[in-house]
Amino acid sequence: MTALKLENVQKSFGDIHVLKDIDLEVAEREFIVFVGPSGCGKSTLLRVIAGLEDASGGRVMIGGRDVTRTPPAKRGISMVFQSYALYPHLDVEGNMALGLRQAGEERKVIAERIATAASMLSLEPYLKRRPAELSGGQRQRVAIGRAIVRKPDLFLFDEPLSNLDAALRMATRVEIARLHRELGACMVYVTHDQTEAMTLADRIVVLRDGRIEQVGSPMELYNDPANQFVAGFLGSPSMNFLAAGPLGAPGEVLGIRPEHLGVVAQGPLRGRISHVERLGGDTNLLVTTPQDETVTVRLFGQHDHRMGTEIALDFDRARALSFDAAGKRLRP
Ligand SMILES: Nc1ncnc2c1ncn2[C@@H]1O[C@H](COP(=O)(O)OP(=O)(O)OP(=O)(O)O)[C@@H](O)[C@H]1O
Repeated sequence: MTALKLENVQKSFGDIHVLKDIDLEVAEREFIVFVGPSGCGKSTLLRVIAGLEDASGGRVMIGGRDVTRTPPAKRGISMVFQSYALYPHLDVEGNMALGLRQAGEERKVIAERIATAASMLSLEPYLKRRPAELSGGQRQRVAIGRAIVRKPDLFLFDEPLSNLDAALRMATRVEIARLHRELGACMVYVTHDQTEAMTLADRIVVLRDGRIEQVGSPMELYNDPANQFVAGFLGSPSMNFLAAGPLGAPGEVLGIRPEHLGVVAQGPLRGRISHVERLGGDTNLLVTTPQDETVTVRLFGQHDHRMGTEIALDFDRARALSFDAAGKRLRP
């Protein structure tokens, strides 16, 4: 069954048309991630699904039910925000219980659900603490716990990890992936962090300027992007885009991922190393060509390349992509 269906969804704020012709079907148990540059409409789309914003046109269906005009509390969703949105005067237990109490759920059921969620999220030692007495990571776990106890048909996450430091972000990311497996629920997740998108998503929806550019599994989008925008958006460091010159037809752009380039004695590309990033596990070289293009090369492991050195590069032709001048993918 379809957990979520968006049909021709539109959203305008006054004259500004923020979401344009959004069509999407999400299956039960699917983890869907919306990505795209700042201002592309990711959060607005999530808020339209939640009912926190009204769609200006189109339909929102959750679990086969048309909820386009249904208030948020009656949509069968739970939302987790970047800001946690916890009640400061309530302890952890109180924060998790509130929604259920308001819905008139029995005490025993509430206690059971809180115990289960607290165990899943290792929150048992903190149930009597208030949000101010918790770390950022613990607060976010409480916000996730509050979403879980409601047993929603659909979980919505709006950049839930953005306020956490890098190590905690990774730990919580792994935890969210585990919760998704254990709960078997449908999750829709907004992020601008492409690592989160790549590691969590069953399918990624790439948005640009209020429209869907491409929908696919992380590896489909990475290996077979429909256009230069998607190719450049996923991958870190980003794909190199070079004027194809002698390597292709006039006007064509060649897309080469940094890990598909290598340093050779003689090769089709030459340049001077303008910067070296030593990451321990990887070494990134920034190479400036005579045409003043910068090429990023990602080498596995540690290398003693020096800034200012002239080097030659070769690349895996089978994995290079071609685009026309408008950024459309050219397929052989
Ligand atoms: N209440 C509002 N009134 C007017 N314009 C709005 C409103 N909310 C959002 N917008 C505009 O809609 C566009 C999309 O905003 P949205 O927050 O959905 O983007 P986003 O992709 O989530 O960006 P970010 O990654 O920066 O959070 C932006 O141009 C924003 O200025």
